Amino acid sequence: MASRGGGGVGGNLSYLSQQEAIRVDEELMGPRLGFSVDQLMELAGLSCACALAEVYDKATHPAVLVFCGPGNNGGDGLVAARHLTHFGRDVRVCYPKRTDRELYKGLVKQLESLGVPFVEVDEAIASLPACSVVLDAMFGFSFKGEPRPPFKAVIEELSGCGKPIVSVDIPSGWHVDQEDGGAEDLLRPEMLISLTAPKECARRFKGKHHFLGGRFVPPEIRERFGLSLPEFPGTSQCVRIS
Ligand SMILES: NC(=O)C1=CN([C@@H]2O[C@H](COP(=O)(O)OP(=O)(O)OC[C@H]3O[C@@H](n4cnc5c(N)ncnc54)[C@H](OP(=O)(O)O)[C@@H]3O)[C@@H](O)[C@H]2O)[C@@H](O)CC1
Ligand SMILES: [K+]
Repeated sequence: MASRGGGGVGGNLSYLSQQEAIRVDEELMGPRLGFSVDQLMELAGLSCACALAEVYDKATHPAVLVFCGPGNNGGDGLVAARHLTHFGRDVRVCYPKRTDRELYKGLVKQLESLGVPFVEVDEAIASLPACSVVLDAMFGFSFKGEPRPPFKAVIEELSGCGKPIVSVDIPSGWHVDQEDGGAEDLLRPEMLISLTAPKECARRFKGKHHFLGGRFVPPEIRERFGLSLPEFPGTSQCVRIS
């Protein structure tokens, strides 16, 4: 059962531990509910693109630099990069640790066919002054330990870059279950988009914008995990938490 307290929804918002987040993921993609990872990633990435676009206007924030990690958080970033391109943003992607899975190869091909540039870490860091907003899709709820290269250097650079950072699901480098601040919190995103439900570490998020995305959680999962979450308005893919 997810823990509650603080945040929106009348101060009764639910937070998932790392183990609970993994269990929710398994349930969604298990035989009872039948989702595929492609489906969930598409909806998660779309919700991140929508939330970013809602907060950071195209006129003032035209250039988006997306950092993608090796797992599904990175996959969400690749999907979001495609939707942001369709929304008219000037997108660049830094994806230094690629996987060989067909899903990821397809996501890369889709971006390449749209003319989205893929840049190495050095080039991405050098291009930070010219970008308007950074999308952090490096690590999500499976992150453990301390960030390893090349992401360690990226997180260090981003921490002092002065650009607004939008984190997908977890601010990269933060330990998922740690409620109170730790020395590892190098990244201070201005915006966090929690997917499915906020994770425990989101209790210490102090940025300006906290959104919920991933509009795919069926009532069965909400009930099983005791999730208290804000309702998505109308047809929106995201909802503001705070
Ligand atoms: N149901 C949902 O809510 C949905 C969730 N979705 C998304 O999936 C995300 C979870 O994805 P995930 O499980 O693939 O893990 P994620 O966090 O991306 O990273 C794992 C990778 O990072 C690596 N790695 C780990 N620690 C490291 C370190 N210290 N330093 C360096 N590397 C490190 C690790 O490598 P390994 O340690 O195994 O070698 C592995 O390659 C979730 O947060 C959400 O964004 C949606 O797509 C769909 C629906
Ligand atoms: K992230």
